[in-house]
Amino acid sequence: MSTVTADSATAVAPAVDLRGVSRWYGNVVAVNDVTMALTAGVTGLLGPNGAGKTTLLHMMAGFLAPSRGEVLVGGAPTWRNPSVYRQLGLVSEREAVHGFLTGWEFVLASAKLHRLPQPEAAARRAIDLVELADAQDRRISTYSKGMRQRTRVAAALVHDPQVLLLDEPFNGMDPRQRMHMMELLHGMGEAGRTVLFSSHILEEVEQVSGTVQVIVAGRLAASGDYRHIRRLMTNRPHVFTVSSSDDRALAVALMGQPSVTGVELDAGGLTVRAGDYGTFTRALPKIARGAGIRLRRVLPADESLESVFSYLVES
Ligand SMILES: Nc1ncnc2c1ncn2[C@@H]1O[C@H](COP(=O)(O)OP(=O)(O)OP(=O)(O)O)[C@@H](O)[C@H]1O
Repeated sequence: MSTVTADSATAVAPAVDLRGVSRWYGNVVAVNDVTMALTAGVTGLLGPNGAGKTTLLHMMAGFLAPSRGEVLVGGAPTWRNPSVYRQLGLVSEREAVHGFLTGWEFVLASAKLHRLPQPEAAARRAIDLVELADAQDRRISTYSKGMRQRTRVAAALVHDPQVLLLDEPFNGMDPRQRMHMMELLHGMGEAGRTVLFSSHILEEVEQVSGTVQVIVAGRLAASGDYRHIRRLMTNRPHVFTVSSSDDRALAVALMGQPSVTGVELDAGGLTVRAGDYGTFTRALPKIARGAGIRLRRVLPADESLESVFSYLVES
C-alpha cells in the first residue's frame, strides 16, 4: 500500500490523503471506510460498475462531503474549501460539452472561471499539452470523441493543478485515441503531477499505471504495485472446463495431482478445480501426454472480472 513512512525525513507528503472515508446515500453505503494515500505519478482506481469510484473521485474533488472520515488534498480538507480547487482538476465521466463553442473558447472559459491572471496564455498552454492546437478553432460538435475528451482534459488542466482526477477517461475511445490519452497521462505523471483515473478494465490500468487501488462494493480490496495485484488475481483458485480424447481417464489422472482440488465428469466434459492458475496450466499438458490422452479444449470457467474482484474482497 502506498503509505508514507514516518521513518524517512525525506518522505513526500501524499498529494491526496483519504483517512477512514465513508459515504452513504440514504441507506446505500457507496464508500466504506477507505484509507489511501496518493503521491506523484499515475494511479489507476480499478473496480466494477457501482463499486464507488465516482463517489470517491467526487469527494476528492470537493463535490461531495464524506459522511465519515477525512479527504485531504495538499493537506487540506476538500469539502467547502475553495482554495483546494486551485490545486486539482476533475474530468468527470459524462461528456457534456457545449458543441457550439470552439475548443479554444471552451478552454478559455475554464481559465476565466478560475480567474487566472493571464487566461489566454493558460488556455494556450493547456491546449498545447493535449495537442489540440490544430483543431482549436473548430466547433466542438465537429470533434471526435477522443478530441472532445482531450478538450475536457485541457479545461481541467488550465490552472496547472497538482492533482488531476479522471473518471473513466478511456470509455468509448478507439485504440488510437486511447494510446494518445495514455501517453498524456504518463507525461503528466512523469512531470510530477498526481494523476488518478478510474476504470473497470484491468488491461487499461495495466497499460497506464504501475500503481493500482482496487475498489469493490465500496471497500478498498487491494492496493499497491500492479504486478503484485495481478499475482493476487492469478494465484487464486480457478475452475476450468476441459475436454479431451478420454475424459474419464483424464479425470483419474488429474485426481492424483496436488494442484487439483476437484474434478467433475459429465456429458459436456470435465470441470476441474485447481489451486492456482499457473501450476495447473503448466501441469495439465504433461499429465495428458503421460496418460496418452489428447487435450481438445481447456477454458477457464470463472474469468469474469466480477469473480476476480469478489475473490480479492473475500481474501
Ligand atoms: N446520488 C446517489 N443516490 C443514491 N445512491 C447513489 C448515488 N450515487 C451513487 N449511488 C450508489 O452508490 C454506489 C456507488 O456508485 P458510484 O457511482 O460511486 O460507483 P462507480 O464505481 O463510479 O460506478 P460506475 O462506474 O457504474 O459509475 C452504487 O450502488 C450507486 O447506485
